[in-house]
Amino acid sequence: MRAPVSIAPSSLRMVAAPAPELVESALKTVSLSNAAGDSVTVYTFGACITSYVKGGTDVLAVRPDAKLDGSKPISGGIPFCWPQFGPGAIQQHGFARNLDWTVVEQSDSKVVMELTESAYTMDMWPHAFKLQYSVTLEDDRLATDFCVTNTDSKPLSFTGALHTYWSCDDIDKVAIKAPAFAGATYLDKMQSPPADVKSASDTISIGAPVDSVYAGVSGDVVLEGAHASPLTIKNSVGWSDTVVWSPYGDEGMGYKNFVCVESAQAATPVKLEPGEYWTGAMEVVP
Ligand SMILES: O=P(O)(O)OC[C@H]1O[C@@H](O)[C@H](O)[C@@H](O)[C@@H]1O
Repeated sequence: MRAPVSIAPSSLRMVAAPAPELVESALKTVSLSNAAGDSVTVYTFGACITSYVKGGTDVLAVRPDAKLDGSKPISGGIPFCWPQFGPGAIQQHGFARNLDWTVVEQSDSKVVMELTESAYTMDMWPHAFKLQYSVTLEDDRLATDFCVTNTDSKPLSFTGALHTYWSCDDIDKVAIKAPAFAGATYLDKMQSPPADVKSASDTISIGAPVDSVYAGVSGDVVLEGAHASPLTIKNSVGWSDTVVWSPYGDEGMGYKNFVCVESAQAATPVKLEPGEYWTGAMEVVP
C-alpha cells in the first residue's frame, strides 16, 4: 500500500483552481547488505534494482529525470524489460517494469520476487506466465537470476532485457569491451530505418547517441573507465544479446553520468511450450 503524498499550497490563487491530482509515492523498497558494507536497493515496482554500492561506489545510475512514484517505469538502475524489448505490439519494453512484483523470499542478502498474469496483462498480452527474479548480494558480486515459466495451455514467446544503467563519472572516458564485439554485426537503431553494421573493434566508446543491438554477443562484457577499477557484466545463462544505449548530449537525462549496457534477449524471441521455462543469469562483478 503506498502512502499518498501531501501537497503543500504553493501560492494563493484569486480564482478557484481544480484540486491537484494526488500522485501516489513511497514505493516499496527492499534493502540488502553484507558484512563488508556493500548494499543494494530494489524497488518492487518493476523489480528494479536502483543501487548497488560496492566499496563505497554505486555502480548503478538513476537518471535525474526518473520518476520514483509509480507514474512511469523507473529510468535507472536495472529496469526489467519483458515480455517485449523495445517498441512493438504492447507498451515500449513491456509491462514487467511497470507493475508491482511480489516478494516471496527475503533475507539480509537476497530477495526473490514474482510476477504472474493479471487482468491488466491478459488484456494486452493473453498469456498465463510466472516470472521469478532472484537478486543476491554476494561478497564480491551481485547475482541476478531470472526464470520465465509458461503456465498456460498454449505456447508463448517473448523478448526482454535487463536495461542496466551503469554509472560513470564521464561517459567520454568509458570503454565497453568484449572479444565478441570485434567482427560482430549489430543493428544500428540510430539509423532510419535501422540498419546492420559490422563492428571492427572489440571496444565501444561513446561520443554520440548510440542505440545498438549486438545479437549473439554475450558472456563477459567489461566496462572500463567508468569507475576506479573495471567492472565485469557476466552473462552466464540465457541473455544471448547485448544492447548499448546512450542518449549522448541529452542533459535532461544526465547523459554524461551513465551508459546502458543491457543483457538482452532482443534479436530472437524465446518460444516456450506449455510448462516449459527459460532462465537468464547476469552477475555484476565490480
Ligand atoms: O525511455 P525508455 O522507454 O526507458 O527507453 C530507453 C531506451 O531503451 C533502449 O533499450 C532502447 O534501445 C532505446 O530505443 C530506448 O530509447
